[in-house]
Amino acid sequence: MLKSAYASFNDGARNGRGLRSTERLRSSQWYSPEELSSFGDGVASVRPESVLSAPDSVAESSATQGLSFYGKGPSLAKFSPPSRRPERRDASNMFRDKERERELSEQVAAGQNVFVMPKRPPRSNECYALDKDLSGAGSPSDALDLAMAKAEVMDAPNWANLLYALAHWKKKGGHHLAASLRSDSRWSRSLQRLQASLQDLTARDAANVVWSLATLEAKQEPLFLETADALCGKLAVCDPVSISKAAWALTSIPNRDRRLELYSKLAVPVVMRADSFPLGSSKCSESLSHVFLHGSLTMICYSFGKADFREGDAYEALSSALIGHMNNSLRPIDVCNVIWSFCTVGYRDDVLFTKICEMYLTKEEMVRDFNPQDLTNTTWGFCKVGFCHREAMETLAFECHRQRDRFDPIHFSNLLYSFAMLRIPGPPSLLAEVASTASQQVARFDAGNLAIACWALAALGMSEHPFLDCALERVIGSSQVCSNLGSRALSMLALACFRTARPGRLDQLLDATRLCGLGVGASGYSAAVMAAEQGKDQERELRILRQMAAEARDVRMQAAVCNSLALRLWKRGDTAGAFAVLRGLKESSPHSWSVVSSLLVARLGTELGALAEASELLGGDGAALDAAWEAPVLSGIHPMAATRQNEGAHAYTREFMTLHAVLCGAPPGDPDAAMAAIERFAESRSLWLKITAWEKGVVVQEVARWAQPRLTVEIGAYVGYSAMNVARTVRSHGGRVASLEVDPLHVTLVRNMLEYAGLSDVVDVWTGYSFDSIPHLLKTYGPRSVDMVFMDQKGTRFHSDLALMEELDLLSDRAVILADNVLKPGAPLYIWHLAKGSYHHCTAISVREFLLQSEDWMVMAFRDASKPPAPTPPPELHRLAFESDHFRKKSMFDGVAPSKSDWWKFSQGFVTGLELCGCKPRIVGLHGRDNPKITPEDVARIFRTAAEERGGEDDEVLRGRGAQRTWPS
Ligand SMILES: C[S@@+](CC[C@H](N)C(=O)[O-])C[C@H]1O[C@@H](n2cnc3c(N)ncnc32)[C@H](O)[C@@H]1O
Repeated sequence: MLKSAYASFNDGARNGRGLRSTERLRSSQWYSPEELSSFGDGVASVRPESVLSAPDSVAESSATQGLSFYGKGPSLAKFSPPSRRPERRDASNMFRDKERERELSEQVAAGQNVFVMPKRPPRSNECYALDKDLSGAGSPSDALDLAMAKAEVMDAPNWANLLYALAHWKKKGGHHLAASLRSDSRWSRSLQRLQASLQDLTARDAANVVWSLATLEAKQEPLFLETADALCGKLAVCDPVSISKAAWALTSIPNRDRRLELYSKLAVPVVMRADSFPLGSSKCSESLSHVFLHGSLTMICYSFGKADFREGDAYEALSSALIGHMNNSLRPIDVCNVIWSFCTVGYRDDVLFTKICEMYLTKEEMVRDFNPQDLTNTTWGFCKVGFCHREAMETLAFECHRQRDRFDPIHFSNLLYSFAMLRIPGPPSLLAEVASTASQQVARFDAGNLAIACWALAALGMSEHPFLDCALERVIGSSQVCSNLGSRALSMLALACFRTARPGRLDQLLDATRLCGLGVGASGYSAAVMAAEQGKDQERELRILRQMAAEARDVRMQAAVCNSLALRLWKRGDTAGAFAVLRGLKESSPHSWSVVSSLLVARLGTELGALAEASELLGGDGAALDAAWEAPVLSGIHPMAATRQNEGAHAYTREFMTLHAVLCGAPPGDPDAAMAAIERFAESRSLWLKITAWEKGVVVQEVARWAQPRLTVEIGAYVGYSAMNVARTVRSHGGRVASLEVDPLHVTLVRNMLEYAGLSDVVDVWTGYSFDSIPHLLKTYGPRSVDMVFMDQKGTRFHSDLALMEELDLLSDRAVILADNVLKPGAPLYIWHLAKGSYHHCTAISVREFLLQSEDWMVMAFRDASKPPAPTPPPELHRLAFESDHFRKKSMFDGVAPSKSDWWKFSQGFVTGLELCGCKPRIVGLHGRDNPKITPEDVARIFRTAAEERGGEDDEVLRGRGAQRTWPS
């Protein structure tokens, strides 16, 4: 019921997209009658006219049907939860009710909607008295004794209050209380009694129970989730303080799906009523802050962020409510919590952030009250979503500098990381001085923080900073520190060594890691291989690839890595070295031989004039597949390898199986057959591979055919399907492909694939993150050398990688840009970059996803350097980017993947969002059900109309014309 209430509200909100919720909700501060009725029983709405016409009847109904009034938003200081006072205080109670009625009548007279909600069913005086006795007991044990003695009289609210009282003891310093309760039979009996009477709890009681259980570290009790469920059934009558208490308590439910399910229910009243929630912890009420400790909007923000809850409508509602409160002075912790939570989930809200920056973060006197954690969490949050308010960042940097002696390692690393990620240097020499203070404390840093700080200094261009050597020394020199390096930290350190030209340190780092018994892992190898490939040190590359081969999990990977190594040596001009590698492979591990090894030996032998040696190595039937290679393909694929995650012991299984499928199912030297074998392999097992096959393949091929690029840069090679597609198309006119791939095992696999298909002379595969590899392209191929870009890495990176290529002047004047997966899960910032920047004829080609009957877009445009760069995107576009990222995460991590209709709804919202932001591209080939195919002619038409758009130029002008040129090796 609640879910559908939210969904229908959601739809409403989407229809009104473009209006921030301040405006949307201002017209209706309360639930509409429809919304209310969707909440279920027990809630009555009273419209002004009915009250005005019969005020007495309202008063009467409240008295006779046990209804109490709830206050209205802006006057929430007077907010009053359902009364729990004993009936014997009836006189004051009646007075209060009269007051409320008068207030209500005034509100109604002012034309506002008011609501009446059910009151707690009558309780006995004894129970009311017990509440008081329980909270006034001298110790937790006294309270439990009292509860046991009065167990037969205690009602559900009494049991709830018992827990609440215990939780307050814990908060007041009862550090061992949680542990001692676990072995106390009185505690378990209390939980049982409460469990038996859950239905008698009000929403507020239920919220108190979950809050108390969380405070008492008893979240594993079944009662915790049961009460949370019970609460979710009563949210329509739940006050904001209780909602925020529950939100805080539910943050650490470990089961992600279960947690998010509960949060999506909690979010309903937040979305609908956040504007009327109290802020809760303003400076002026510091002395009373305990009253609102869990009752604030900022606490709800914090909880939503901590729970990784990513419903955009909830953040939008919170944002507009917070903006409404901006006149109150937020405490530093509130500012920090708001920014931290929004940014943690990736919700970039420029309006809110700018307002916070203007009111707080650009004012020295405000920022002075921030502690190191507030300061650095705030900068970290901004960098996480790429929000850069230079003045605020500078003010924060100055304050960090002032407080640097109080910093813990995490504060140093977060601060440096933030500036590095935002690519701003900070006020002159300030960060360097902060880093110098960090150098003095390097012994306190753990491996993770050392890695982050090193990476950041490298990215900030402080290659000579002493911290780098101190930190690397500490990691390499201490097995204790080194053994705590996670794969991400190792990769960051490796990158730092690479970027600060410390190859020797990189070797030491890898050796130290191995000595600790840790694997270097894909990310560690990625940086190491990249350093070796991009440097001139062939020896190092050989050594690292040999190590990778030695660590490969099975013979197939081992063979693939050795082949890849031989290919690299050959490309570097060391044919004899390449031949020796393969001879070594055959001698040491004959089973690790693949048909690619045979092909390579034949080619190398010919080039070396060592045919006899080659044929000896090949044996009689050198190119035949070893039976051990065929078996896995024929016997199918492990079910784990077909899951969405494809991790752990089965990582790379499906990718290496794909290589086998080509080696077994296509003749060498035939790219068409190799691509067909990949498709057959996936289709026959319904095994989705993230490749641009089917209609997407047609688009890639046709764009390459029409553009005739001299150099195509592909980002994201995976198994080499699209690299083969482009390479087979451009090789006839002498074109070349540079394919960038971050995963060193994918690189290995792609090199094998290309060699087998006879395309390794056309494609250079470069290991590393696009961010690190793109500058290398400039060194290797020169400025303005790129005529075509095909981006297939991660949608959120498209625009920044493209911007980097523009900045480095890599793109030729007529470059054509193409990217995949722009609709699902979406790349709105990329579309903005093309539609509003130095490009023309931005076109979305509607295509089907490989193996799925679902629509996606490939979006292309032509470079037009005469146009200015794209302006800052509107805030709504960031919201769209947030939704895309959310959907991407859902499809990766949710227990149940988004359904077809989820995707459909998502893409509808996406297109509407683009339209509202004024950057909806023209769409070609809307396939729908009646128009399933995109044809080569569709792509040809795009080129022709683009030429017309540029003033009727011959479409030849749009091509790179495939000019022959010599590329450096
Ligand atoms: C969708 S797959 C590419 C499929 C391929 N283009 C095809 O159609 O056959 C994405 C690949 O991009 C790689 N990748 C992701 N982010 C990257 C980055 N920033 N730089 C380089 N490679 C990246 C991943 O490792 C993965 O192999």
